[in-house]
Amino acid sequence: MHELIEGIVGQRIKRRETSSERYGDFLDILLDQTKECGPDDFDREDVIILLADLFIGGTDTTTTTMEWVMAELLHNPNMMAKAKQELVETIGKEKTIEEKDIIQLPYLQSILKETMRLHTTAPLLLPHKAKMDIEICGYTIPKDTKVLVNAWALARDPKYWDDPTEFLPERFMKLGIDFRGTCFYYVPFSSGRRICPGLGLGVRMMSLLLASLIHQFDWKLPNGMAINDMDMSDQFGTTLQKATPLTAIPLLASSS
Ligand code: HEM
Repeated sequence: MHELIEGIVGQRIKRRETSSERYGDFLDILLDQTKECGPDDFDREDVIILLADLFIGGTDTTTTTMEWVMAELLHNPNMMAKAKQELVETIGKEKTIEEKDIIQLPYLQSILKETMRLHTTAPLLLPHKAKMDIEICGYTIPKDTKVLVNAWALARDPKYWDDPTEFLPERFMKLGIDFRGTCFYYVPFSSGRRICPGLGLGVRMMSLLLASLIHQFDWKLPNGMAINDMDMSDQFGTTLQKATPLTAIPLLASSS
């Protein structure tokens, strides 16, 4: 990964040396910053590490979530049908979905939120370290302790959630909870100043992809598999993977 990104950054630096033309993309902005900040503060190696961080942080998380959301919709055909109906009623059948349409799709957004509750993508978020001795809720956390937040358990705590192990997107239609980590029992992107910096991009990207997959295609399970035969169990890790990868067949959505 490092080598691949190093190559791309190297090529761009060379190009910038021979031409004043700029793409104006994220890489150009970062390279402009290296000029402004100077090599002691932000240099080429920092750009490479930052880009690698974004790739690592942004790939497994989004693909795992997309796999879970599609698995849940195939497992619950009535919800798939309801999401499709919302799309057709709001956008129409022929139009291609755009990012600006997502805000008009509360049920689709609720499906994504519920997926990230029941299948918390990063179950223990990322490890943090206490910078000083601190007391939280009567517990002393000594300086340098590694702290893990069990976001998975919070998202299934029956104190906060009715039927916590059920996939019920409707609950989010009433709750008004968003992804920004202000509700401490729903923190799929973490919370506070170390909240995932890819939150906005990730949610927009996944919503658009999900809406397009539902709008453009009808989906079925392979080889006549019944929904009850789907393995919906998970496999613990930095991200919560589906134990059995999802296989699904897209068919061009019927025009009737
Ligand atoms: C389903 C999508 C995603 C989920 C669930 C997710 C979740 C998280 C979580 C829980 C953290 C740890 C925050 C903490 O330290 O407490 C994190 C950090 C991070 N995420 Fe995401 N993320 C997602 C998408 C993305 C995307 C699309 C990007 C970038 C393109 C990204 C980039 C990062 C980076 C760079 C960090 C480390 C930030 C730091 O060190 O402070 N993530 N993410």
